[in-house]
Amino acid sequence: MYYIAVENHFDAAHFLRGYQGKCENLHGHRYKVAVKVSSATLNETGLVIDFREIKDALKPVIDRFDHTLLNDVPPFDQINPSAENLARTIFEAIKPAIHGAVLESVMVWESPESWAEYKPQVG
Ligand SMILES: Nc1nc2c(c(=O)[nH]1)N=C([C@H](O)[C@H](O)COP(=O)(O)OP(=O)(O)OP(=O)(O)O)CN2
Ligand SMILES: [Zn+2]
Repeated sequence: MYYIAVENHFDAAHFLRGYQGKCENLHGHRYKVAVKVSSATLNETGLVIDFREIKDALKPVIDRFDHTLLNDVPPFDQINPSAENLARTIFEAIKPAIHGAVLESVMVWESPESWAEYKPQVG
């Protein structure tokens, strides 16, 4: 298998509803996002798919969240803007734009030490 990944980042504020502790208060992160794509074979150019295809899929999603209060931006007006929910939301948003390879997972870092990954269950 071949695996490729593209990273991007955005800055946003959030708070966790129902959280007992400091994260119930408004605060911000520089979120890092990584999108991982795989394929068993390479195309005629020797690529899984062009990094550009992943970058183009990810950019509009990042732009929707950049410099916002995430709690005001759907779906995070309804569900908590945790790293886990961000990873799943980004995965589902970019999936229709990834063709000819498998969208494996999306990872979201809230800080250099803390990250969540969403990968759909098989079966
Ligand atoms: N499983 C998760 N746990 C937590 C999340 C999350 O998205 N998924 N998010 C938070 C908060 O957003 C918080 O900003 C991060 O909390 P925490 O690591 O406790 O705080 P710091 O980054 O300031 O790290 P310190 O080690 O306290 O300096 C909480 N948990
Ligand atoms: Zn936080």
